[in-house]
Amino acid sequence: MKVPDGLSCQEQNLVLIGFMGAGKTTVGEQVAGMLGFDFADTDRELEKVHHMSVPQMFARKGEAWFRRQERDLIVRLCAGEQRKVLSLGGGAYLQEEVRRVCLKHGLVVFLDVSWEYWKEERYPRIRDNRPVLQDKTMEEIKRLFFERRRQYALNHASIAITNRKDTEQAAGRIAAFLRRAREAEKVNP
Ligand SMILES: Nc1ncnc2c1ncn2[C@@H]1O[C@H](COP(=O)(O)OP(=O)(O)OP(=O)(O)O)[C@@H](O)[C@H]1O
Ligand SMILES: O=C(O)C1=C[C@@H](O)[C@@H](O)[C@H](O)C1
Ligand SMILES: [Mg+2]
Repeated sequence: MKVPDGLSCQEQNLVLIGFMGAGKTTVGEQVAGMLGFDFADTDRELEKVHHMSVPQMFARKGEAWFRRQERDLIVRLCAGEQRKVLSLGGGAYLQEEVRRVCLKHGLVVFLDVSWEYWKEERYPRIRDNRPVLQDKTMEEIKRLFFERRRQYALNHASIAITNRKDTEQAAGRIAAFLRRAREAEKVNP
C-alpha cells in the first residue's frame, strides 16, 4: 500500500470499501481499536437511526430510499469531524457522490477479497441477511462482484485477501500502513 500524493493522513478519515462480506465492518472495528480512532459503520448507523434492520429497510422502504439515506449519512460523516474509521455498506461506493466525498475527506482502502475465497468463506456467512444476494444465482452474484470492482478500483490503497492468513492480518496491516503514513508526514510535512 502506498500513501497517495497530497493527501494528509494526519487529519483524514480512514474509509473501508469492498464487496458485501469483504470484512469492512469486522476489520474497521479492529483497526479503529488499534489506532484509538472512533468507529462508524454506515449500516449500523442507519439501523440505529431508523430502528430497523437493513433487510427491513429494503423490504419496507425500498432500495432507492435506503441508498439516499446511506448517501446522506456518508456525506455528513465524511465531511464532519475527521480521524475516524468509517466502514461503508457494500453498495454505498457505487454512488458517485459517495466516491467523491470519501476520496476527498478520507484515505480510501479497498478490501480486495478474491472471488474464490469470498464464495467459499464469506458467502455462506452472509447469504441470508444481505437483501441484494437474495433470489440471485451464483452466476449473477459473480457478475455483480466483478462489475462492482470497477468502482472499488477508485481507491487510495488496496489490500488483497485470498486466504485465512490474509484475513487475520488485514486489520494489523492497515493500522501499520496508516501509522507509517502519519509518521512519514511528521518527518516530512
Ligand atoms: N478479519 C476477519 N476476521 C474474522 N472474520 C471475518 C473477518 N472479516 C470478515 N469476517 C467474517 O466474514 C463475514 C462478513 O464480514 P463483515 O460483516 O465484516 O463484512 P462487510 O464487508 O462489512 O459486509 P457488508 O458490506 O455486507 O456490510 C462475517 O461473518 C465476519 O465474521
Ligand atoms: O452490497 C450491498 O449492496 C449491500 C451491502 C450491505 O452492507 C448493506 O448495505 C445492504 O445489504 C446492501
Ligand atoms: Mg458491513
